[in-house]
Amino acid sequence: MVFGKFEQAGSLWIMALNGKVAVVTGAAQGLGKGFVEILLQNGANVALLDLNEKAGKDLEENLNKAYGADRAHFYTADVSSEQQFKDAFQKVLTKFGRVDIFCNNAGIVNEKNWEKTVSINLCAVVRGTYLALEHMKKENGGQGGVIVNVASLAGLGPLPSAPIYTATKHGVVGFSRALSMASQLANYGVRINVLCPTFVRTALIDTFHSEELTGQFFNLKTVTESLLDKHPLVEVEDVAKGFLLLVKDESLNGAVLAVRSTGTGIVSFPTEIPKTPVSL
Ligand SMILES: NC(=O)C1=CN([C@@H]2O[C@H](COP(=O)(O)OP(=O)(O)OC[C@H]3O[C@@H](n4cnc5c(N)ncnc54)[C@H](O)[C@@H]3O)[C@@H](O)[C@H]2O)C=CC1
Ligand SMILES: CCCCCC(=O)CC\C=C/C=C/C=C/[C@@H](O)[C@@H](O)CCCC(=O)O
Repeated sequence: MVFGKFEQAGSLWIMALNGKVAVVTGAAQGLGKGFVEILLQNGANVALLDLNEKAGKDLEENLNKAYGADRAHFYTADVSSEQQFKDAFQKVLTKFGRVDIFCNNAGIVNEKNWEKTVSINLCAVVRGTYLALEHMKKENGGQGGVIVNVASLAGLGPLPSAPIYTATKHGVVGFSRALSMASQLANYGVRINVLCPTFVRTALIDTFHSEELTGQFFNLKTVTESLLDKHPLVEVEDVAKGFLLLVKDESLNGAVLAVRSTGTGIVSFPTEIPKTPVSL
């Protein structure tokens, strides 16, 4: 995995966000809240989806006080429920009339209830991506747009204390990269990019201290701690800047952006994976 130093290359194509409408899942706290704030700061209106109704409503009120009335609207939705996700998306379209930016951010760590983790971290990302694509793609009369799916560094390499989490994040990377190519080939007019943050200072980071959530891999806590030494924590704001780049830079489709304490860079995937020959 080559980790290219990513200079903020001046791109000719930068999307202006004024008047644009964004949807962020898992928006009530953590990274999702950071993405919502940077979108509002850059002129977009934002729909926040989360299953935490109290946190979402409180945040909606605070954001509209800070950025102007009616800029942010919260919708309660469990993204693992197809019906709730579809209903919320329909309410967003009814309220705003369009969606230009969609961020599938909601995610959990639960190695015990691994089906729940797959349902939220991968199935719901596919569901949200397809909901957005159906609305955005030009062959359906859409205006085009951009989808940012949130994976993790664990989408680029294994996190031994969380193999299911690792699998879901690898899935998000692979799905998004393949769909970005399909979108280009089919001329959907929709860019699909992936964000791969390292450890970020949010509530999720405490998961690996929880035996309830890491299950049989709780005994690998020290492995995660050593990975934390190698990959120091970053702040939500650092990741939000990378998110904004994936949204605004219209030259980026199929980009996988890694955000680490040592810097932010676009991952370059080898066209052929290096192999060690074996004799059969
Ligand atoms: N914190 C970290 O170190 C890293 C986090 N990520 C990813 O970033 C994303 C956000 O994580 P954080 O902000 O750190 O976590 P967080 O736990 O602080 O926030 C997650 C938000 O998603 C919501 N959520 C959870 N399940 C949901 C569901 N079924 N439907 C709707 N909303 C749901 C929660 O209510 C919460 O508001 C996740 O996909 C996570 O895997 C990626 C790399 C590192
Ligand atoms: C259990 C807590 C999960 C917290 C949420 C996360 O997503 C944290 C993941 C952050 C780091 C994962 C590190 C994985 C490291 C190795 O697999 C390494 O090979 C990754 C390679 C990617 C790179 O070039 O840095």
